[in-house]
Amino acid sequence: MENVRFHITVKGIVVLNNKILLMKRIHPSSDGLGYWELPGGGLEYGETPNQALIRELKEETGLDIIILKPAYTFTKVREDYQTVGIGFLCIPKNDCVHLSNEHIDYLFASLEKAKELLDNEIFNDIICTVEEYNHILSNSKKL
Ligand SMILES: Nc1nc2c([nH]c(=O)n2[C@H]2C[C@H](O)[C@@H](COP(=O)(O)OP(=O)(O)OP(=O)(O)O)O2)c(=O)[nH]1
Repeated sequence: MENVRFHITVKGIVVLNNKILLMKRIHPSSDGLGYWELPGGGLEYGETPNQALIRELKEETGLDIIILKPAYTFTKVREDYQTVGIGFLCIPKNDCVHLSNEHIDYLFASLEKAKELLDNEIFNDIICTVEEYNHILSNSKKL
């Protein structure tokens, strides 16, 4: 496999008030994962994953974000290339979303709603991270 190509992509789990930012694609994913996805996109040459996430989130959602931590990885093997993805837990600095031409809608979704809208594969990737974050947040409010 000498000529195999890798596409590296970064995705943001943007959490605000116990809700997650979901974006509705203009066209469904070619892998059958449906319309709803997390914001993010591919690394440009020379970028770090964090820089790419900050840029992509600004381009796709208009939001400035604070990255809390890398949370999970995923991969997709295509015929002529392989996508490698990193999902990051983040918080937005504001809540005013501006759509780009890649999406037709967005939603800050509860976990219940996210389970309904996201493909199982993506939901299973994010659930532990979101629950852990919500747990830490509710405990810190009790202190
Ligand atoms: N398991 C998992 N898969 C994800 C997540 N986010 C996400 O986009 N995917 C899938 C959807 C796509 O099939 C693939 C990303 O593909 P890609 O970066 O090459 O580009 P794309 O979204 O334009 O792909 P495409 O579906 O339009 O072909 O990974 C995630 O958080 N977990």
